[in-house]
Amino acid sequence: MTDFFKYQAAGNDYLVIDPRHTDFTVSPETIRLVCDRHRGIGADGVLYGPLEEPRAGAPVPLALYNSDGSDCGRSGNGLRMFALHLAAQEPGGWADGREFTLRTAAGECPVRILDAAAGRVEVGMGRPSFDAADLPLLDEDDTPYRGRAVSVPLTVDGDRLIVTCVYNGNPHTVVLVDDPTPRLARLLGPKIARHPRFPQATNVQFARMAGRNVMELEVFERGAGYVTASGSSACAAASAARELGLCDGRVEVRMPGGSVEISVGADGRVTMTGDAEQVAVGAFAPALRARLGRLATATAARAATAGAAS
Ligand SMILES: N[C@@H](CCC[C@H](N)C(=O)O)C(=O)O
Repeated sequence: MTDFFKYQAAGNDYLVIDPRHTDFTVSPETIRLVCDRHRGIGADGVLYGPLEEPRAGAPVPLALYNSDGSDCGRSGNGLRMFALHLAAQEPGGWADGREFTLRTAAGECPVRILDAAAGRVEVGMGRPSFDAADLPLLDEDDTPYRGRAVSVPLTVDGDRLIVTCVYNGNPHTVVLVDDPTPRLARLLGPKIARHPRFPQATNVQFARMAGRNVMELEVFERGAGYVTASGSSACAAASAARELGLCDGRVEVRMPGGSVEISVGADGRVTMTGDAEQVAVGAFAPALRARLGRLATATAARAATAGAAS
């Protein structure tokens, strides 16, 4: 039995768990355990799918989870990994130029495998929204913030920051800073991510334009913490920079783990291009499988009790 396929993109790592190969049961507890870097396999999240047997021309559904077990609407890096996984599963192996559509809880994303050997994939990430209601973002008096959340003041620990919020399948909050560092992201990231003005939390990006079309980026993700790269974060930060007139339509986004190319069309539609690679294929050892089984049984019992009570 192959229980998992592990992929990474610029150091952002995901487990692909393909129900066609394993009897793994999804629950917040089992996701947390497999993502645990000490007790499990270790990853920033899980890509679970395909949820239906892929059919020619039909979008391929998958579910995404963060390492803390929460749902993740969309992952830019994860979609590139999942596209490579599907291509590698095809009889005959990888297929350059192959185009198909992935469907997540946040909608459909067209993907194109540009260079299978290099793991280079292009993903259509759609048109983001700057509407505060989509994040959602609250005003200082706890009522819904009205309108576009572009260059909004946000007070964190007594300091007034200016942030731009972007929803592209996930909520993102972009802060322009002079010096984005991992230290800053680890320190300020969690305070913004769980700020009371973001009732559903937010991913946080610290960005600096290093040139007209080059951005340096540090990311703190809700649900996964500090990461060395994030695809949807790179898209959100590039969209914010475009909106603020700080770049043209194509931006190289450099993160500590690696770079992605983002293009923002005249209509705001975003396309991301970057690499990903498979790093491991494996099976759960008996002890881990047994713990996962116990967690799955506890989840099923809880669901049955809740069902009986309702
Ligand atoms: N790593 C991802 C983004 C993950 C999304 C996030 N943690 C959320 O729940 O919003 C990427 O590469 O895009």
